[in-house]
Parts: sequence; structure tokens; C-alpha cells
Amino acid sequence: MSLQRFINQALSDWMKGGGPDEDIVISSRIRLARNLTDIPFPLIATREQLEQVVAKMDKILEKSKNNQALGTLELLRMENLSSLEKKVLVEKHLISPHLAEEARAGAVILSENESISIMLNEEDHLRIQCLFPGFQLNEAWTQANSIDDWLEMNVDFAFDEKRGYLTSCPTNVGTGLRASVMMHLPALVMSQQMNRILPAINQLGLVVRGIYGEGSDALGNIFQISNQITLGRSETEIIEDLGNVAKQLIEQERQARKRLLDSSRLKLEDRIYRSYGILANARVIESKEAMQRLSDVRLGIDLGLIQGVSSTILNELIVLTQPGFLQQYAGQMLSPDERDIRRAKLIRERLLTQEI
Ligand SMILES: Nc1ncnc2c1ncn2[C@@H]1O[C@H](COP(=O)(O)OP(=O)(O)OP(=O)(O)O)[C@@H](O)[C@H]1O
Repeated sequence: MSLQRFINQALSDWMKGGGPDEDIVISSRIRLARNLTDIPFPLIATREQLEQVVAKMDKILEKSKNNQALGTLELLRMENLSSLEKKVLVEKHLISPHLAEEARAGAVILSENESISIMLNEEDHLRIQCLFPGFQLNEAWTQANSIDDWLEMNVDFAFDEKRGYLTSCPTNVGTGLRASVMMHLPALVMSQQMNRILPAINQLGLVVRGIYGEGSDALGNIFQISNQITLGRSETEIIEDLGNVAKQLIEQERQARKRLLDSSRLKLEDRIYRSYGILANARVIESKEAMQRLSDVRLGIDLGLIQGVSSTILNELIVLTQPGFLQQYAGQMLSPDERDIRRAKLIRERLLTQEI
């Protein structure tokens, strides 16, 4: 089954690490909100009209089968997926909880390496997302832009000369673009600088969110920083502004890491090795603690304190230890207590296979 391929593969390309500044920037994302001219926004459209959106996209895919530029794309309808399969796609950041649980005639188009995901009938008819490992906002934009061009050759998007692309929520009108970087900022958190930095970032028109986007916590010292404004600025300006802030944050995190090493090396080493010890030996672990300990271990790897463990461990395990994935691996539904046991086991095994 093609979905099995997506899920069994477990990790999308962007989660496997790599890319520029990967010690701090986990991934870069561009998403474009688009709507078809002749169909009302999903909130007020009839189910029949929403089915038309899916049918149109299906037809475009069929027509472009031999267009290799974007690789193989596959359309999955939400109604054909089990709730566990949808949960896993949410945990992989490929669809939103809204699409999984509430959307009518919801579907997603995925590329084989999962760097492209196009949600259908979420808040807008189309949400085009491109995800790249490391700091690669421009590369993600180039890909999203080419998908946009390809689709625009086949359908008419709702567009107003003065306002730009029209979207269901006014906050997305204009470019319909949200650019974001997911960053691991443990030293700035430890040295209590995030409290000062967060308001400054907001003042620049950017938003800081947790690991699962809007409404989620910054677990594991992972922050998503994205633009709030989509109107009155060009796509390249939005991306450049975000990129500049990200560059400054990378620099500040590197300095904070150096300062921590210089001023409190022993304390830092103790914290990192304790976390490693717990992850390597715990029999039961909750996801919040796992995320924090994984963040410590990842910092230890980046600082060269822990050797023989792959630096992608944080990226991988934060996804693999989510409830949906754990249940997928177990092949059965698990209670929260059972998940804590399975999570500890999976982390132990993963750490063991990394030892030299
Ligand atoms: N840089 C990134 N790397 C990986 N995943 C990301 C990144 N940025 C955002 N995401 C994921 O994309 C999903 C949606 O994020 P978010 O809610 O912030 O924005 P959105 O799709 O632009 O929606 P909206 O405009 O409705 O707020 C979440 O699962 C989030 O974790």
C-alpha cells in the first residue's frame, strides 16, 4: 500500500538532518495559501464543491504524471486513512490536526521524500508546503514557487490586483506565504535570554511558536519562527527579513553555547551526561521529559562532548516517540502508561545502535 510506504519509511528526508547550520536550524518551511476562483472558501463551500477541488487536483496530477521536475506526487484522501495513519501524518508535520479531524473532503498530496505536502480543503483550498533540512529558506521558496507556477498553469487562483492572493483568513491575504525556521536554541534558554529575545522578535513582525505550530509549546527548546505579515511585502522581502533574524539568532545561540562552556563547563557537562544516562537507561519516560533530555544530548553532540551518537538523533526521536508513531510501531493502540514504556525502550535501542 502506498501509504505504508510513507509511514514505514518513518522519517521524511528533512528529518534526517543535513543542510546549512544544521547544528541550530532543524528545518526551513515555506507554505503558500491558495484558493480556486470558482469555488467558495472551504468554510462555506458545500461538500460537493470541495469534492471538485480534490477532483481537479487529481486530474492535474494525472496529467502531469510524466513531469519529473517535482518527482512522484500522490494524493491521499483523509476518508481513506485510519485515525492512526492520520495521526502519524500530523506528527510528521505533513498535515494539520484540523485536516485530519475536521475538514470535509480533506486530502493531501505528498511527494515521495515528503519535502512537498499540499493540503486540500483545509482552511484554504490549497496549502502548499515545502520542507527542507537546515537553513534553506531560499531553496524551499524556489520549490514552492515552482509548484505554484505549475498549478497556476492548470487552474485559476483567486487573485485581486490590489490585494494579491485571496485567502479564507484575512491574515494570509497578499502573498499567502508563511516562511518559517525551526530552531534548537538550548543555550539561549539555559542562559535565560529567550525572555528578552522573544518580545524583540515579535516587534519585528515575526511570530514564535512551539514545535507543532500554533498553540504548541516550545518543547525540547525547539522554536518555530515565522512571518506574521503577508500583505504589502514581496515574497523575497518576507523571506529575507526572516532569514536575517534567523542568522542573528544562530549567531547568538553559538555565542551563548561558547559562554556556557567557558563559564560553567562542569555544570553543563553534568547536565548533558545525566540526560544521556537517563535516556540510555530509563524504563519509563514521558514525552515532555524525553524532549528535554534529547535536547540536552543534542547539545552535547553539537559541542563535541558526546561522541559516537548521530547529531540527527533529536530530529528523529522527537518524531518517532510521538504517540501516533509509537502505536504504529507497536501495531496496536497503547495507553499513556504503555506509551511511556515503549518510548523509553525505543530511545534506549536507538542510542545503543549509535554507540561505537
Ligand atoms: N520550519 C518548520 N519545520 C518543520 N515543521 C514546521 C516548520 N514550521 C512550521 N512547521 C509545521 O507546520 C505546521 C503548521 O504550522 P503553523 O500552525 O505555525 O502554521 P500554518 O500552517 O502556516 O498555519 P496558520 O496560517 O493557520 O497559522 C505545524 O505542524 C508546524 O510544526
